[in-house]
Amino acid sequence: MRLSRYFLPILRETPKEAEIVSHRLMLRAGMIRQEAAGIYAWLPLGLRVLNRVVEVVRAEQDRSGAIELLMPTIQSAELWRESGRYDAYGKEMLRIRDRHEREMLFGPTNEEMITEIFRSAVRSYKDLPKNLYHIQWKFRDEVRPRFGTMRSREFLMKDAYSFDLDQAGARHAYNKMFVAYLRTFARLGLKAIPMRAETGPIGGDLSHEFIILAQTGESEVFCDRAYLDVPVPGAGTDFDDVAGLQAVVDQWTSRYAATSEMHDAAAYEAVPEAERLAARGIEVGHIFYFGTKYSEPMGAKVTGPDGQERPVHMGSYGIGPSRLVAAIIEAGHDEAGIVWPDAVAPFDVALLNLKAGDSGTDAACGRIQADLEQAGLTVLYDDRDERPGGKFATADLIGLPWQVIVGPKGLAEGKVELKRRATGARETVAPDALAARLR
Ligand SMILES: Nc1ncnc2c1ncn2[C@@H]1O[C@H](COS(=O)(=O)NC(=O)[C@@H](N)CS)[C@@H](O)[C@H]1O
Repeated sequence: MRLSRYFLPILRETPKEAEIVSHRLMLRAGMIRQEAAGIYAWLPLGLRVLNRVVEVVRAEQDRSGAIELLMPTIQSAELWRESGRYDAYGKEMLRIRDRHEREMLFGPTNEEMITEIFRSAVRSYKDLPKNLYHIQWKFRDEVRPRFGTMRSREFLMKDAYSFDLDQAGARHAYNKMFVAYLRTFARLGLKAIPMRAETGPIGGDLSHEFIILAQTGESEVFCDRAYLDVPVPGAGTDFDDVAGLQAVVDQWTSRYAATSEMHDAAAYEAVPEAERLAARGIEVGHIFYFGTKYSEPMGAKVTGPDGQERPVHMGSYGIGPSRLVAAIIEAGHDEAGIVWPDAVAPFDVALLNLKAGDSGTDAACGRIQADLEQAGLTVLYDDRDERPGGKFATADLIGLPWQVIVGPKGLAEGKVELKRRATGARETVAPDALAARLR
């Protein structure tokens, strides 16, 4: 992509309304633009990151055996009356009337709707277990949206819902999502710690939040420092191994870790002082087991092996991809701007032409862009008529993992400069050796 043809509205100044670094950098790097309180447009550079985060989330949901569908954003009120949550949900619910005066709503979550879809199709325990998920925009009329896409009113959520014959089955479904979450956040370059959590409006009696440690996190957390070194389950994890997954979950829940709402000071004191970690964190995922809370009132039941009908046991599992983009910046930035993990960077390479208009340099950049794209890399080619300092600043701000710096002097020696954004490490490379070096 040539920057001269792209749409990247970089801001020169730091917007005063942005209180945390990720909000400031997402605005300055031309990734998002606020259209209303807590409601954002995802501009091209930000959308590329959001889509790459979604791809990792989707891959790990699929690996665990979850099946993707897509439910609408607009839901009917009567569906929520069946579960009794319509009135209970409160002011966060955006309630709408359609042209026929029917009561509708912009979905804040989908437990009722997925239960309706399930009960319309499944009658027998032979069709269990199931985990159905979607990645869809939600609306929650937060009284005080802030911190950009970290706490917005319209936001993207992956929400998965599991259906099992009994609690034991539901526990395994919970464990599969628990392990899928550990893998997901690790692939996004984040260290997420599962913490016992409250169940709130979703309900149930078993819940974990996945928290990444960050100075600007809204959550206050307390945990055993040992969690920072526990290995994340590998790509070969057997998601059908009930005992194996339970062992992984036990390993990740055997030590102390809790958000302030669930904090047990006495238990925390029992952790050796040197091992205690009190920090602020960002909730990037939240999983719940809530049994028959929705299946009972909504009549989602199956005939068991004994021929008896019974309501299915359910759980729901959420991740916030639009919050994750901000959280990844909180976890990876420096004074020059964003530092993207390779897995979610909007482009792999920033190609900087230090003398745009010079035929030799232009030709060399054209060849380098073609070589790198041929090798499967994505390139943002800064071909603008702009001084080198401005190009370096833009490349550092938008945080692409690699910068390839091309100037007439270097070319005369058959070299270009390669800079690794995260470390600042520089090396000189022959242009035709770049693809092999970066692949
Ligand atoms: N206002 C918000 N802005 C951005 N992300 C949010 C917001 N509210 C929630 N999220 C993200 O969505 C995830 C799941 O939200 S939740 O309320 O905890 N869980 C649910 O809604 C359940 N239905 C899970 S399927 C959170 O962990 C967080 O990452």
